[in-house]
This record gives sequence, structure tokens and C-alpha cells, in this order.
Amino acid sequence: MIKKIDHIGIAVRDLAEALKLYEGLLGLKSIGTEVVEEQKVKVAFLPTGDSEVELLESTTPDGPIAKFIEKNGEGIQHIAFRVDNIEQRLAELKEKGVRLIDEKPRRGAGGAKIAFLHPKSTFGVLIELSERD
Ligand SMILES: C[C@@H](C(=O)O)C(=O)SCCNC(=O)CCNC(=O)[C@H](O)C(C)(C)COP(=O)(O)OP(=O)(O)OC[C@H]1O[C@@H](n2cnc3c(N)ncnc32)[C@H](O)[C@@H]1OP(=O)(O)O
Ligand SMILES: [Co+2]
Repeated sequence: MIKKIDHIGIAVRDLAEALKLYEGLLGLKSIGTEVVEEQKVKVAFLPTGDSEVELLESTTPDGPIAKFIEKNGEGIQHIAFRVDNIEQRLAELKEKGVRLIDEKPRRGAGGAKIAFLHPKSTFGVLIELSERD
């Protein structure tokens, strides 16, 4: 079902400041920033081998990233797994009793189809499933 870790999502207050560390000091290279309106985030993706780091800054005080930082401070907010046939994966997980945040895929960064599983049903980790061509 899962092909690889697609990305690790890290919530930050200030994307430009975070890039100074990830690019300037750690030497990763952002492949570009993008606003994903539906998720109320501005993101940058930095490839690390076969997986990526996703830095997320909130675009509004009430978005999921702003709420996460308010409660927990900055840090790892989700892990994303690459899957095929996301609709079928979601249907199977739902049938097995896993709590879905998204019953149907939404559009994520780069046009990927994404859907989140609720951390209360995944041992405390917010899991994103991601399918892209
Ligand atoms: C652009 C895209 C892409 O990659 O393409 C993205 O990644 S967008 C990435 C940003 N988008 C998202 O995260 C969308 C999916 N997330 C959501 O729908 C929400 O953030 C929820 C995960 C449902 C949390 O909602 P909300 O903050 O309203 O609820 P809450 O604070 O009362 O949290 C309910 C319980 O879940 C826990 N909880 C909340 N967020 C968590 C997280 N990130 N990891 C682990 N646990 C978490 C809380 O501690 C709480 O547990 P206790 O009750 O024990 O205290
Ligand atoms: Co993500």
C-alpha cells in the first residue's frame, strides 16, 4: 500500500526564517514555495534523497498550522506517505474503522491528491496520504 515516505511536514512560524536554516545551514534546496489556499498554508518543499521536507507557514490565524503551533509550538506536524489509488486506500481504511479527516482526496501542493487520517486513530501521528503522477 505505502510506497515511501513522501514528506515530513514541519510547522514553522516564519518560512523565510526557517529556510535560512534548511537551505543556508543544512544545505537543502527548496524546489519552490506555493500557497495552498484550501489548507491555509504557504509551503516550501526541500528534497532529501527520495523524500522531502515540507516547511509549512500558516496564512491565517485560524488554519491548522496556526492552531498546531499555538498548542504545541513549532515542530513536526504530519508525516505523508505516497500511495497509489488513494480513493481505494481511503475506502479500505474507513471500512477497517480508521477515522478519516478527509473522506475524499483534496488537492495538495503540486496538484497531488491528498487526504489526512485522524491522529486519534493513528497512535498520535497525523498521517497524510498522497498520490501524484
Ligand atoms: C499542503 C499539504 C500538502 O502536503 O500538499 C499539507 O500538508 S497541508 C497540512 C496542514 N493541513 C492539515 O493539517 C489538515 C488536517 N488537519 C486537521 O484537520 C486538524 O489539524 C486536526 C488534525 C483534525 C486537528 O484539529 P484541531 O486542531 O481542531 O483539533 P484539536 O487541537 O482539538 O486536536 C484534536 C486532538 O488531536 C491532536 N492533534 C492535533 N493535531 C495533531 C497533529 N498534527 N499531530 C498529532 N496530534 C494532533 C490534539 O493534540 C488533540 O488531542 P487531545 O484531545 O488529546 O489534546
Ligand atoms: Co503535507
